[in-house]
Amino acid sequence: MAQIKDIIEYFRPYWKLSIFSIGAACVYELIDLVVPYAIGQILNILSNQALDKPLTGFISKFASITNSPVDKPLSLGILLGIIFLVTVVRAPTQPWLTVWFHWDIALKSRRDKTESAIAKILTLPLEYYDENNPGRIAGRVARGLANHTWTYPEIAGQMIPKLVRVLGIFVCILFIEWRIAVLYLISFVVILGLTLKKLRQLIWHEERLDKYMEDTESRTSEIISNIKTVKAFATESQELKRQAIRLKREFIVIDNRIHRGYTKLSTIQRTMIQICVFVVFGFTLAATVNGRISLGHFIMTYTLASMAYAELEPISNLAEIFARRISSMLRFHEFLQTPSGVDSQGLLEVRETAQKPYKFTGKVEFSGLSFGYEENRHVLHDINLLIKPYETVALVGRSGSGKSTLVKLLLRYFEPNQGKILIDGEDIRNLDVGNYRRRLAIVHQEVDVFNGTVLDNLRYGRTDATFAEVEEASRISRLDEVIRVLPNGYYTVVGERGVRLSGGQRQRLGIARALLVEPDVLVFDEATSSLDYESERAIQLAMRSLQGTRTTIIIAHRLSTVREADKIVVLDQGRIIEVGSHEELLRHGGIYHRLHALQETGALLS
Ligand SMILES: Nc1ncnc2c1ncn2[C@@H]1O[C@H](COP(=O)(O)OP(=O)(O)OP(=O)(O)O)[C@@H](O)[C@H]1O
Repeated sequence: MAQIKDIIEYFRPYWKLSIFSIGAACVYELIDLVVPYAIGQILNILSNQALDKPLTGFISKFASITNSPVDKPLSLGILLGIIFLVTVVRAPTQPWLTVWFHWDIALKSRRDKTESAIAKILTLPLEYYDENNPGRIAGRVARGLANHTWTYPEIAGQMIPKLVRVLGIFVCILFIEWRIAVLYLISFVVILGLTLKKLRQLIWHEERLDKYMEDTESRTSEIISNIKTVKAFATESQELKRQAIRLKREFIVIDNRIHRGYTKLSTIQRTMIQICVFVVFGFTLAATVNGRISLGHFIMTYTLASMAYAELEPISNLAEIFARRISSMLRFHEFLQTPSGVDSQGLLEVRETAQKPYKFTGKVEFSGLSFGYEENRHVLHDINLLIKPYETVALVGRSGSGKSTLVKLLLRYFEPNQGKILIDGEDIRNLDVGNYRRRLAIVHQEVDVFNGTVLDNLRYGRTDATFAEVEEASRISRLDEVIRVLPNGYYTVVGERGVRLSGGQRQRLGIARALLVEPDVLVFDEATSSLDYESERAIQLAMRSLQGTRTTIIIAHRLSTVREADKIVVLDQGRIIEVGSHEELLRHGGIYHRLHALQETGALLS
């Protein structure tokens, strides 16, 4: 659970700079108080009343140093000089010693924490992405970062210095008339206490609103990514209606609870402030009439008190803004505190500094392996399988039989509950995960294409691959046929803002990309989507030319691919039920035989 201290920690790397700039801002706020003091003293001079002792001492000292008489013009000149110093001279220095640093710290922290958020996104376990869609994650991160960035200058640059100024005013008034000071203090405590109490309630509503907003964003993001399905089912009006209900729910909280709450708070504050200003005025006037304080002190006390009460509204406004932002900031920290995946250690190390690359023959052994995504619900049971180096092994079985899960475990996205996976006789848990994964390559059903050229996409796993290597990989995967017809060949921009590649073309790109990293184990998750005959044939030919060059595991959905595999492993309900070559399994007359017969009649395998 994230706490306020996490928000403070966010800016911790710059604490020295922070103390300096907050200190400077406080000094400027206090210096400001000299003006009403000086004006009060000028009034005393003009009305022939006595000046304050410390000021009289200062004027005499100044007169003796400069050899001038202590008279009205000198005193007025000195006071004018003081006013000049604290107003005109300070003006050009203040922005550089305060505002500059407040924003500098906020922006530097934003840069650092954006990097932390990206690192977190890269190391979160896969299941996190099953539960949270990109819209929800992106919304949470963006709001969290923006709110931290705005909050720092407001709190460090305004709220804290303003509170110090209010305290400074209290001390000044205390020196003049303690009764007024006590009155002033009580009213401040009451108004601020009331504000904080009300804000606590409002924070609760803000938290609710934040969750509602995430839900709406999450659904919007789903609509965008599933737009084809939305259109195909013509559910636009249904989606709009659902989102409208969510927006209405948000609006009720923001308008009826939050907005109304802040307006009520502001009404109470303003009324109380004006009452306080009036009462202080009355008290100060009474003290002046009774001769307890001079005319200069009357003006000074009233001006200072008005200045202080004038600060109350901005202070509570800042507290209000902070309250509005706090829940999204805390949610950002909760995101950063989400435990990274079991496989995350060392993943972010720069390749150059990582250990020496591994090299395997490609012998893979699953030994007594059991696994479940949830406790007590195993989806793989006691898997024992040996894959020899350079062997091509096909995993077949009905949908949900555990084929993909077995591969996820091989890639160490998850840890088995029982048993182990060995590569060249070494338990994969003992290996550096990044280094290990670099020796494996997987071609997913849906090949991800990044915005960039075909060449950039091909070199994604190995940026230093030579052009000749790229061409060779493209030849094997039959991608070269695709590239020949693209407008700029390898330099054609594909992805988000480029040419759209078809499913089959993407698969070929995926195979070439995987081949370029020269993996010791290649995993191919065959596309279930119906590829056109030509693409399917091209991919099959590519697979055939790879046979015997490296260990290859194919999650097969079509038995045509499986036929040529050295070994076919049939999974059913998380158990291996048959292993053998195509002919052996057909002769065996088991489930594979049945699946084969089904496919021969045109039925789908999975
Ligand atoms: N992230 C997950 N969380 C919980 N259960 C999951 C998760 N992924 C898969 N499963 C479950 O694990 C079982 C095996 O799924 P798996 O994806 O490995 O099957 P598969 O044989 O690859 O299926 P398909 O051929 O349809 O891709 C299924 O019951 C599935 O519901």
